[in-house]
Amino acid sequence: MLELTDITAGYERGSPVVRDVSLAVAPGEAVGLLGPSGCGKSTLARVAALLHRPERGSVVVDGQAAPGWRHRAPRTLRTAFGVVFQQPRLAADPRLRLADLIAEPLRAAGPRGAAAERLAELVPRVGLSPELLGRRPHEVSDGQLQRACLARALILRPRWLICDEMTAMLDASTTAALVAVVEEYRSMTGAGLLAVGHDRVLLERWCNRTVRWESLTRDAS
Ligand SMILES: Nc1ncnc2c1ncn2[C@@H]1O[C@H](COP(=O)(O)OP(=O)(O)OP(=O)(O)O)[C@@H](O)[C@H]1O
Repeated sequence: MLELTDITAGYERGSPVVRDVSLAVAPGEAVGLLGPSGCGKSTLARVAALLHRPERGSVVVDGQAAPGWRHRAPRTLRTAFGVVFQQPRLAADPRLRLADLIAEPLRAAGPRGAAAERLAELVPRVGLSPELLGRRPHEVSDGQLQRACLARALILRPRWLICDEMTAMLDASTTAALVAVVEEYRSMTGAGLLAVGHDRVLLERWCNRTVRWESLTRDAS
């Protein structure tokens, strides 16, 4: 279970953008989080993935309360998450070739020597052709780079996927392809998903359950 309870978070102390929000995702469940631009969805998604420390509230991952965020989170908890962001160019080191970009989490956390094997498995699954692996981000399209970012998110076989507007910049066919990759991975592994977005039709098709931002605050209940 991924449980966020009474999360208050922001960027300036005392002026939070997320106030008292609670949300839970069960293992294997896909939850869509819908809300208007700027309401705080990405901030909450980053808190959930242990990338942003909230001012208040708790995140419990498979029964373990997160004792810290970012580098203060234990590696075993950090690597339970695969995260894909909206803008692949902001999320990718421009110096890395796609092969190294995808394998980046393995260098930091994974078993040595596993990179080649995992790459060979993931690259066709996300629909990248092998000749793209030697290119750098500026030499590929947004859709190709987002496919690489999705492969990077899956390479440590996370139990939880956080997709923050993963397809917002992509055309309909690339969107469908990336959603299919996530769903194939989830059906193979039982991973849970929090998919953030403002495309109601997409999220309702994709997810088991879609929640509206306004329904999450304590005041709403
Ligand atoms: N790094 C940051 N520093 C300061 N303020 C930020 C930062 N990131 C986001 N904000 C502010 O926090 C609020 C919530 O932003 P957030 O990105 O979480 O919203 P969102 O619901 O994901 O929006 P969108 O759908 O447009 O991506 C906004 O007012 C935004 O300007």
